[in-house]
Amino acid sequence: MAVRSVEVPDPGDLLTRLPVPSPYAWIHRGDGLVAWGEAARLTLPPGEDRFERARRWLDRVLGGADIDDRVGLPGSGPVAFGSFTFDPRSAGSVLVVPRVILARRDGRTWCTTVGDAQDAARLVHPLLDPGAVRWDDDADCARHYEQAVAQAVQEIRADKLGKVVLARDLRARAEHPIDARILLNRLSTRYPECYTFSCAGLVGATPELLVRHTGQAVESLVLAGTTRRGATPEEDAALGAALMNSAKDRSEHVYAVESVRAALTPLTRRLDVPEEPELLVLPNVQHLASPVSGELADGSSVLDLVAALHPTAAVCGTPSDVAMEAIRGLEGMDRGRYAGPVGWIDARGDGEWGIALRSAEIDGHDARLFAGCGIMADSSPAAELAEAQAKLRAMQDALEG
Ligand SMILES: C=C(O[C@@H]1C=C(C(=O)O)C=C[C@H]1O)C(=O)O
Repeated sequence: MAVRSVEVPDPGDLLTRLPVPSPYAWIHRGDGLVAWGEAARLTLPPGEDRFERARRWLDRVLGGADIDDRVGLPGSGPVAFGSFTFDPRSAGSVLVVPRVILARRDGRTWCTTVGDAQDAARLVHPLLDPGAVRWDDDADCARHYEQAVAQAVQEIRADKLGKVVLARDLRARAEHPIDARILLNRLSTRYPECYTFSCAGLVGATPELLVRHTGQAVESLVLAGTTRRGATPEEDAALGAALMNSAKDRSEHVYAVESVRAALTPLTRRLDVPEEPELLVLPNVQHLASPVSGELADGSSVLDLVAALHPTAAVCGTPSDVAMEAIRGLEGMDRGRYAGPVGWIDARGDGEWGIALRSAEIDGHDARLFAGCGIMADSSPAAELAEAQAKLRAMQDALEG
C-alpha cells in the first residue's frame, strides 16, 4: 500500500471538500481530518477482544505501508478511522483506512493519498437535503425510559451499584436519503467546541474527548453532570452555578473522573486531574467538565489508551461490570456504536477519540438517534427524561435544518 502526504494550499472549510455522502470526519473548531474512499476495512465481530483484534490489523495494514510523508505531523501519513460498539456483545465495530485524507493542524494543510486515489477523487455527489423528517411516536419510548430510570434508582438505593448511565433511542425517517455532509456542516457550525465526527454511518458532534495522544502527551475531557440552558443570561448563570453546587451532579462527575484516572494511571508517568470541575456551556446543555492531561510512561498507542478507558463511568457506570449488566437489562435495546469510542489513529499511534454521544446511526432514509443520562440514587425520572430530550435536540435540529 503506497501512501503519500503532501502539503496543499489551505482549502478553507474542510467539510465542503467532501465528494461523497458517507465520508469520514473528525473536526474540532474547524481543524482536523476529513476523508473518503476505502483502501482497507475491518469489520469486527462482537467480543471483549475487539480492540486487540483492531490493533493487530492496524499493525499489519499501517505497519506494512510504503509511506512517503512530507508533512510529519500527527494525522499525516496513513490514518484509520474507527468506531467501536459500546457493549462487547454487539456487532458493528469497524476500522477503515480511507483513500484520500484532507487535514489541517497548526495552520498547515495537507492531503494524503493511499494507493491509487484517482477513482475516489472522480466521483462527486451533489449535496441533497434530507427534506421532511418523520419522527417515530415518542410517547412509548419516553415512558419506557422513565420506568428504566425509576428501576435503576431502586437498584442504586439497594446498594447494587453507585451510578448507571441509561440511554434511549429515537427513530426518524427522512423524505430523501440522508447525506452525512449536511449533518456535519450543521453540527460543526453550531457546535464548534464539540468533535464533529462521521465514521461508516455514525454521525454526531460529541463534547466528550475520550483521549488524545500526541507523541507522549495524553489528554482527556471528562464530562458528567448536566443542566439545561437558561432563557436569559441570568437564568443561564443561575443554572450553571446550581450545577456546580449540586451534590448529586458533583458525585456523578467524580465517578466519571475516577474511572478515567484508574484507567490512565498505570499507563502514564504523570497524570494531572483537576480537583474541581469547570463548566462547559454548549448551545443545548451545560456540563461539569474535567480536563485531564498527562505524559505516557511507555509506547502505548492511542488505541491502547482507548481499550484501557472504555467504558468510562461517563457512559456506563460504577462498578463498570454491574452497570453494564444493568444497562443490558434496563434499556431493552442494543446501543450499537452509540457511547462507544469513535476517532482516528495514525501509523505513529497518535490520534484522537471521542465518546460517540449526540449522534445518530444513518442508513439510507433512516436515522436512529441516542441520548443518555447518568442515574444516581436521587435521580428523578422526569428530570432525566428532560435531560435526554435536550441532548437529542442537537441531532434532531441537524436533521431538520
Ligand atoms: C450519555 C450521554 O452523555 C453523558 C452523560 C452526561 C450526564 O449524565 O450528565 C453528561 C455527559 C456525557 O458524559 C449522552 O449524551 O447521551
